[in-house]
Amino acid sequence: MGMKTQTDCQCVSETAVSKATGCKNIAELTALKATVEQLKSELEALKLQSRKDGLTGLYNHQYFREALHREIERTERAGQDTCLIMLDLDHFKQVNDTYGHEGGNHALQHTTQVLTSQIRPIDIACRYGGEEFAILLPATPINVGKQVAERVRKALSSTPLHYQEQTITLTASFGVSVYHKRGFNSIEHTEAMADNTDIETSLIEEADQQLYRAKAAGRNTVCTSTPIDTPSHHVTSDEKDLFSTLFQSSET
Ligand SMILES: Nc1nc2c(ncn2[C@@H]2O[C@H](COP(=O)(O)OP(=O)(O)OP(=O)(O)O)[C@@H](O)[C@H]2O)c(=O)[nH]1
Repeated sequence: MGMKTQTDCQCVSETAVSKATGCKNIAELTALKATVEQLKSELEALKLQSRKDGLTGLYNHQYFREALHREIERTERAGQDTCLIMLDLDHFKQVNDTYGHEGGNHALQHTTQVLTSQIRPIDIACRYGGEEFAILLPATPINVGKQVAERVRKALSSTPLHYQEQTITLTASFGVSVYHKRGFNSIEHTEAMADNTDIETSLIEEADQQLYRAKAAGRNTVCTSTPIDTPSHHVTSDEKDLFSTLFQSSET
């Protein structure tokens, strides 16, 4: 038996492919390939759509939880803090009551535009639910997270929405929390990262608590937490209160 030529090999592989796919010739095979590519890109589009909120185009709550899980893992791996900003529009019910549900929806879209104009491409902005938004800031210490929240707060309050010949001024209250590398040993790390739901929940709860403090302090305000306790430094509740007061920024 002589050596196989390139044409021989092509024929063999074409035969094998046609057996596997049922295609009779190259043209059919090419058409099948195009269909597969089309289906693949439709699947990708559907996947993306399933992660997005229909009204604002931001990532949805489900994607937010996935991203939070990933960013906590990244902090444990790379050692850089992850900040979480939660923000909630102030007196949004009044916006709906005054301008109708449609007006309220425009306000949510307007907030999205302002918010996304103030953050980096690597930051992850999500609609957490209703009129509450969450922004994940990878590789960001708490002081920078606070600055970003302040920037968004100022931009929102100084960029009114023009809707049906009316001018609507929107404000929001902000809570910021931070995840700091805890430095688990390898067994703890495997266990904690396999299911870090408790860590995620405490980070969200902390940002939410700060958000409620901001509401209680008069709204249109940013409140930040101190870094969540690390094994090397346990922050007492008195220290926490003191820091929280210092970090609280009021309306300017
Ligand atoms: N238009 C519109 N309204 C929504 C949507 N989701 C939630 N809401 C409304 O958001 C309003 C939230 O009202 P509340 O929870 O009382 O809060 P608030 O009026 O913003 O008051 P504070 O948060 O205390 O400042 C409710 O009237 C909801 O119906 C939405 O997708 N579109």
